[in-house]
Amino acid sequence: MSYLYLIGLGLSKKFFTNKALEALKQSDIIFLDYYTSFSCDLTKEFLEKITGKEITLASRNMLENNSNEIMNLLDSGKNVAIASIGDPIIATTHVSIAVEANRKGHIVQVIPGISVHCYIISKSMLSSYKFGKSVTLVYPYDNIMDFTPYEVIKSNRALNLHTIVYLDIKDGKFMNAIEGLKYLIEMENVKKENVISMDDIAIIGQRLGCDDEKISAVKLSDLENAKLRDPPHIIIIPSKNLHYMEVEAIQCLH
Ligand SMILES: C[S@@+](CC[C@H](N)C(=O)[O-])C[C@H]1O[C@@H](n2cnc3c(N)ncnc32)[C@H](O)[C@@H]1O
Repeated sequence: MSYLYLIGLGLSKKFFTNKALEALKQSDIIFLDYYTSFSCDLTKEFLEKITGKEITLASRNMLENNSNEIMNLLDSGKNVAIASIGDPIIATTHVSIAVEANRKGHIVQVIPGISVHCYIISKSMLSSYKFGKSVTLVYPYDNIMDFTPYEVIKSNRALNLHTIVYLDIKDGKFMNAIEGLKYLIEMENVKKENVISMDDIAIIGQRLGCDDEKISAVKLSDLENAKLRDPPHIIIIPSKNLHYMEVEAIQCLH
C-alpha cells in the first residue's frame, strides 16, 4: 500500500503551502503536470531545489491516457505525487488516477492549493454566490469553433450569474484575453442571440499571484486599446444585472 498525493502548488511561490512541501517531501517520485496551467515562478527547477528531489514533467498523454506507469510505481511500494499549479482538482482533473489508485488499495491524499478560480473570484470582488458554471474557451480545431463557452454564458446570464472563462493552452501557447474575447464576439456574430454585446464589461485577470499581476475591467468596444500583460489570463463575463455594490467594486479594480 502506497500513497498517491495530488498536490496543489498554488499560483506562485508566495502561495505555495507548508502542506504542499510536506507532501512533496514524503513522495519518492514527483510528477509535475505542466500542461493544464502555468506559473510565473513555480518551475521544475524551483521544486527540485526545495525538495532536493528530481521532478519529472508529465504530459497530458501520460496522466490522462497512460496511468500504468503511475500504478506500477504505487504497486512497487513507491509514494507518488502529481503536483499541479493552482489546485489539483479545480479545473484540472486527475480524479480517474485517484479512483484507480484507491481501487487498488492505495491511499489517496488531495492537498488543496490556491486555485485561479478562487483567486479571481476574490480579486474581482463580485459576489461569490452569483457565479454559475465555468468554461474553457479553446482554439478552433480545423477552423471549427467550439461554441460551448457561448452556450454556458447564455445559460448563466439567463439566471443573472457570472461566468469564469479559462483560456486554452495549446502546444505551449497561451490564449490571451483579447484573443478569447474576440472569439466570443465572433460567436455572437454567428449565433446572434444577444448573449454578448459590445457594451459589456469583461474582467481580465493577468498573471494572478505574480508580482506583476493585474485585474482590469475592459469594455468590449474598447478591446483594441486594452494593454495587457503577458499570459496567463483569465476572463470573467459578469451577469447582465450587477448589484450596485458590485458596480462600485469593479471600479476599485487595478
Ligand atoms: C484549466 S485552468 C487550471 C486551473 C488550476 N487547476 C488552478 O486551480 O488554478 C488553467 C487556465 O486558468 C487560467 N490561469 C491559470 N493560472 C493563471 C494565472 N496565474 N493568472 C491568470 N490566469 C490563470 C488560464 O486561462 C489557464 O489556461
